[in-house]
Amino acid sequence: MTEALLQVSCISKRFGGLKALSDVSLTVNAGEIVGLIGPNGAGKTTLFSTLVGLHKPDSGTITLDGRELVGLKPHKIAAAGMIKTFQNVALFLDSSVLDNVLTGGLLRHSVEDARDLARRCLERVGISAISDKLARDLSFPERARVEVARALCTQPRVLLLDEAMAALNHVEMDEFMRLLRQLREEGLTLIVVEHHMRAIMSLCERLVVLNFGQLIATGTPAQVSHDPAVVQAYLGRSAA
Ligand SMILES: Nc1ncnc2c1ncn2[C@@H]1O[C@H](COP(=O)(O)OP(=O)(O)OP(=O)(O)O)[C@@H](O)[C@H]1O
Repeated sequence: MTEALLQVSCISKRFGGLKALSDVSLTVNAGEIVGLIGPNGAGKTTLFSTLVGLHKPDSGTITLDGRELVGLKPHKIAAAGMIKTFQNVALFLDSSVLDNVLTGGLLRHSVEDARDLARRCLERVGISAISDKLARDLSFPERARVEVARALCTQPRVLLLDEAMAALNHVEMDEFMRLLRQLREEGLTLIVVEHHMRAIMSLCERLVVLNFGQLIATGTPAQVSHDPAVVQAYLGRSAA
């Protein structure tokens, strides 16, 4: 039996005259991996940023396990259990991997406890061996894992991944997706924005599609890929 963990109801967000999100509603169940897709400018990053409190919606509600999140600052939303990784991985380049990851733990813990937690998170994502390496010396796959480890260090229930696989080749992507499935097995709920369709189709059991700020389809990857509105949204943009 699945359980609704995240409930987004009628979220709208304007930037001046541009309606970046129009009445977007969606439900994410505990333990799901949901893919959020849509053409460039569809509103995916805006929705993620709104979910974690970086933007305040003009209207609508967002509840996590029944708790209203709209109006809370990002660190409060992180403490409530939802965190996002960033599109352009933003690490402290002159700090070690361990120090980067432990910053996530400072939300709830002392430095010492955050360091212990960070070590466990590094182990969880399979990069304990590079804990002393400087962030500036990391490969792209290592960076992607460090970013996930740092997010895990906030002890989230819902992890939002914004194009975490953008710089990875196919083999690296497959390894990274194995990690995401493993995290889901461990109880994490994931929402993934990704432009690599092959990855998103194999990783996610459900997709949500945005176009011009509106939710135009939701369903299994097979359902969504045959949805005329989705086909039109992608073909229309590429034709343009
Ligand atoms: N801070 C902002 N100020 C003004 N307009 C913005 C701002 N952020 C996003 N937009 C606009 O809102 C719309 C949605 O942008 P958003 O970045 O959310 O789309 P996206 O689906 O994530 O696109 P991409 O796939 O290219 O990353 C776009 O038209 C964008 O130009």
